[in-house]
Amino acid sequence: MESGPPGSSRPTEPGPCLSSQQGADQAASASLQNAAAAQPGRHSLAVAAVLPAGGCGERMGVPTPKQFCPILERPLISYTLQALERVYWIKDIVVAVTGENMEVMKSIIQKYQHKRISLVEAGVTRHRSIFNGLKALAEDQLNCKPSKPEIVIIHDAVRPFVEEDTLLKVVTAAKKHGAAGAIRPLVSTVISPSADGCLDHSLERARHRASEMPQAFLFDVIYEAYQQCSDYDLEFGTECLQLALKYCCTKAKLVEGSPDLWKVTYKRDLYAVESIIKEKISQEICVVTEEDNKYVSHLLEEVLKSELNHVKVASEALCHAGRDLQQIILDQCYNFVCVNVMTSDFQETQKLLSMLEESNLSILYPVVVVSVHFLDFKLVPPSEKMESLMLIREFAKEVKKRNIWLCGLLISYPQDEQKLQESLRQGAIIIASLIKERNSGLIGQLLIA
Ligand SMILES: Nc1ccn([C@@H]2O[C@H](COP(=O)(O)OP(=O)(O)OP(=O)(O)O)[C@@H](O)[C@H]2O)c(=O)n1
Ligand SMILES: O=C(CO)[C@H](O)[C@H](O)COP(=O)(O)O
Repeated sequence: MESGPPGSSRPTEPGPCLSSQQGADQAASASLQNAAAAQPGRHSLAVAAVLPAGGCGERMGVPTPKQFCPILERPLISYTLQALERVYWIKDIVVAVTGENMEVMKSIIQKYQHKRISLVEAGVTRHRSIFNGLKALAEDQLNCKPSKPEIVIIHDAVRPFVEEDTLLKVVTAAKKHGAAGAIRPLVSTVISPSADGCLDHSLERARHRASEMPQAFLFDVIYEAYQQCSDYDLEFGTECLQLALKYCCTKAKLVEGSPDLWKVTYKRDLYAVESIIKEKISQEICVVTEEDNKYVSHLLEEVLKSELNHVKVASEALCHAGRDLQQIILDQCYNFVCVNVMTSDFQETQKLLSMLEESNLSILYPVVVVSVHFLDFKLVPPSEKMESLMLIREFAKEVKKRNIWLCGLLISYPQDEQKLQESLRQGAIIIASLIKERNSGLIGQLLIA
């Protein structure tokens, strides 16, 4: 078994489980640990996860296996790993990948600083890949992690939005029943065709469910089932819960899962994943400025609030070497607007960029920074300031290497109150679309409101 590199410094609680979710997740984890601790002689439940990631994604119809397809420039599998590794009570995560993709996988683990990951070689079918992962856990080699757990979670590498709450539910149910899996209501009715391509019979939709992932098992149950099962099962089977039933007489408990658990299968699913992630990281904007510019910054903040319903807009001063700003960065705000008034230089924006670069915020998601410059276009035509403003391209190129996406925005700052409101609104619309769309083609561009 090959081990991924040890993790180093990175955001403590990586998203998309953002702040609001963290409290709920911690409470859920605490209840699992309490449940485990309540048992005589036990202090915590040993839980590991196996992630089959050895498929070629035929139905996706692109040359790259879907688990390695980029979403906001990061491979899909990294989001799934992130979702599992933020659950502190999952001690080991075993990923099954093909020999061909082993190096790719290692570089993903290193680049995104994933932790507690071990790699095994995938098999030619999903069941064989899972079995390889289980064997690695069963080996229980002395002084060598991972070790045999009491409970094992099985989760597809291409289901990135699994929440701790669901993992907790399947693990708790598996502890009690031996096996458990997430289910969803069927979207379409399942019918059975006959050999001539005509309808043979149709199943009553309300009586059936779609089997999703994650699933969890007492390790000994599922390992025994895989050891007992036939080559036919390993070749053509698609349901782990069925193996536990057939070979260990273990009836799985079925747990209602969330709609986000679907398996990324077709190309359109990648677009859906991208939209969900973009929405999750666009929920907060921090407006930063010098103390002297607080008035203008406040005006922009108010307009942004009315343009972007449901988005939290906070404002922070840059000059106090930003203790509060540091906190906002730690709390994983991925969107910053730096307000500059009557200046075309980037001193303040550079201060902000340095703070962001020093943090590890942008490892997992692109951080959008909009350098806003309020200029009175009558007093100072933008063309006069173009030379200094064009420096944005150089700065943007530099910070793009750290996954910080910088754009410039000129907002007209007329004396007339009504005209000012109009240009603020135009500016807010542009900022909103830069943040929501996260279009990498606009990096280093100078926009005018
Ligand atoms: N030999 C295989 C086949 C599949 N999988 C994994 O099992 C999960 C679910 O399978 P599926 O959606 O069928 O993935 P693919 O086999 O890649 O897709 P397709 O069936 O369209 O080829 C995926 O994470 C996939 O990488 C695996 O580990 N080993
Ligand atoms: O949802 C599942 C229930 O176990 C599996 O992910 C699914 O059945 C795997 O099958 P395939 O790899 O052929 O799509």
